[in-house]
Amino acid sequence: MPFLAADIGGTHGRVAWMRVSHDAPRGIETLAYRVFACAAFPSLSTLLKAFIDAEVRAPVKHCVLACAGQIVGDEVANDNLPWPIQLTPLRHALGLDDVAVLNDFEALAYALDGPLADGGRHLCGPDAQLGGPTLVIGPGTGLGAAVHIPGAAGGVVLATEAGQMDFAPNSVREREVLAHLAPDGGYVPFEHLVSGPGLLTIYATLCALQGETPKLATPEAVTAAAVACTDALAVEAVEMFCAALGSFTGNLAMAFMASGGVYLAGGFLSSLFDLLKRSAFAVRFLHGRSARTLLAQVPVWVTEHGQHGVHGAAQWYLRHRMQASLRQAAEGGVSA
Ligand SMILES: Nc1ncnc2c1ncn2[C@@H]1O[C@H](COP(=O)(O)OP(=O)(O)OP(=O)(O)O)[C@@H](O)[C@H]1O
Repeated sequence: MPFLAADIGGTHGRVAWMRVSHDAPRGIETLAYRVFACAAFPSLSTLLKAFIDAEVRAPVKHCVLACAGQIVGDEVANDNLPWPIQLTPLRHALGLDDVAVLNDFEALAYALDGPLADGGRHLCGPDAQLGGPTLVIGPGTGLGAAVHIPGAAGGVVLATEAGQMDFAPNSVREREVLAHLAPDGGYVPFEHLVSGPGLLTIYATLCALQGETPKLATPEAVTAAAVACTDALAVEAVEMFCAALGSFTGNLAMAFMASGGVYLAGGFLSSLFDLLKRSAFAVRFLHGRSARTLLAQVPVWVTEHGQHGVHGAAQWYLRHRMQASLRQAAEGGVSA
């Protein structure tokens, strides 16, 4: 039975047409795949319809969505998404029999025993896969994280909203940035600094602290200027971003005792790999923690986000919904 799998972030919608195939690796074959800019569409249904018209050209009955944010009943709650997502209207608009939704990093964690783990570049710690809980973390439009806990029948995946945890500064300069962002001591989540928009926020704040007018207007421009070493504050912003990502990753690795390792799978981290490797990431991953000995055994890799979200969503769908849908279809009914 073919089905649509989509990974919907704040910036990109990655969509695939897939089918169950016993000959394909992990039992699922990708028939078509495209990446869309979410902002170019007035709704999720129009984005998916554009894919169906271009690649499927036939009625689609089954769909799984991996979405950034929390799933509350029929809706996905996420301020980073360009439009609200409601499942029942989406099902009606596309004429679907079944639409299922899971968190986007939960989906990435379902790709862990496949291509996500295969393509990783080693960042720090031992370069060997150990057993135990494994984390997937990624700065993109937001800051996503999920954990895979091994066990019977493929183990368990937990979605998290860890990107919303309070940012804690680790240096005088970071304290200054935090004080600038929340002069009254209010809430600043990690996501406000450790994400694409967060990198721009760090840069703009460093400019403000320096009394300079920002010359760079996008996160991509900050990264490019840091890589080319053409702007000292862009270099400092990327260094602070990498250090804060190290703290965030170390916090989560400690909380989940992530002896299975960490995959950093953000949309743009690959372009920062060399800077990340030279940065304070590894120091801050271990910094001052009582669990240093455990954390020193935790491998960290950087991997592409790419198609892994749709692959993981497809694995989840196969495991949690497909068998039931196939049974119901055989009995002449449809699932919710
Ligand atoms: N080279 C880069 N340097 C810094 N930021 C970048 C770079 N390329 C893209 N970005 C930023 O990353 C964000 C998009 O990330 P990504 O491609 O992971 O999208 P997404 O999957 O839609 O995100 P999310 O799943 O977090 O909602 C945008 O804010 C974009 O400006």
